[in-house]
Amino acid sequence: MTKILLAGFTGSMGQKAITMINETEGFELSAVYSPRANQSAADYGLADSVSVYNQLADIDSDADIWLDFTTPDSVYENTKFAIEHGFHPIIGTTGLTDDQESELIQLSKDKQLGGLIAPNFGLSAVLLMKFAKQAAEYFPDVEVIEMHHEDKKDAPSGTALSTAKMINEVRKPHEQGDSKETMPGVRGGDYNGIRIHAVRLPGYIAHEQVLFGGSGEALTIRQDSFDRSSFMQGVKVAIKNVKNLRELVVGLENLL
Ligand SMILES: NC(=O)c1ccc[n+]([C@@H]2O[C@H](COP(=O)([O-])OP(=O)(O)OC[C@H]3O[C@@H](n4cnc5c(N)ncnc54)[C@H](O)[C@@H]3O)[C@@H](O)[C@H]2O)c1
Ligand SMILES: O=C(O)C1=N[C@H](C(=O)O)CCC1
Repeated sequence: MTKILLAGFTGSMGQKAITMINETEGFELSAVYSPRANQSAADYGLADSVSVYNQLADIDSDADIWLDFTTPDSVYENTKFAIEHGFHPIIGTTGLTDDQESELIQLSKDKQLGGLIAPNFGLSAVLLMKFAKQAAEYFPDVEVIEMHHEDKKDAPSGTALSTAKMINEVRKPHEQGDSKETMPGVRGGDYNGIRIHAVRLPGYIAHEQVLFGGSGEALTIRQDSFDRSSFMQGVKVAIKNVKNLRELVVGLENLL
């Protein structure tokens, strides 16, 4: 039995994760954490055996896995706590800085503890990033548009940033248009010359387009998560395989 502690259990992703865990043979939800939790397990519709925590310092759990869908503000502290206390971290929360990520990876190596940071657990998004990296070798002129629900706290999305980083690994640096902005920010964010545009609208869940332009032709790669259930197959794969790793890795593709 794989025991799971779920951080951010009352949120949109937390609620989907609870359903997935309860429906998966061999998985057990053994603890939940949110600083806002102030009720008993039964009040949240959880089994009495589930421990409810609202302070990191109080967490005393025999869970194997720390599954995190919280907030960009809390993800660093949570992940550090998880590694220091021997939980295999599976981090879906976005917003870690490069420095924070490097520090956490080093900590996991010191402890020889496997874990995963996945900016996107959806297969369509993982494939989009892979295909975009492939295409960027041939089409260095590229822009990324990400579209998310209006409650999303961070911009750009973790997926868009990851896409830009992967493209940057292979793209030949060059000038790409030199429009003067007559309205600040109108050309979007800039990751090493790769423009990222973030759209926030009700009705949307999580979507991304990568647009490549060439001489007389264009290529658009697009993925859509229409429902948060799209992320759960990836979370399942991560829970089943993370124990085989000996350090924190970034990207679900490392476990597929
Ligand atoms: N990797 C992926 O595939 C994927 C998919 C969807 C969302 N996300 C990311 O997951 C995160 C959560 O998304 P959501 O839509 O569920 O958000 P949400 O706002 O619905 O839920 C956030 C949860 O975190 C809790 N929380 C707040 N502060 C906390 C803290 N200090 N410690 C622990 N918990 C805290 C809240 O009470 C809430 O339960 C976001 O960063 C989002 O970008 C990732
Ligand atoms: O709903 C969100 O928030 C999502 N965040 C991730 C990101 O920032 O890339 C993945 C998709 C959903």
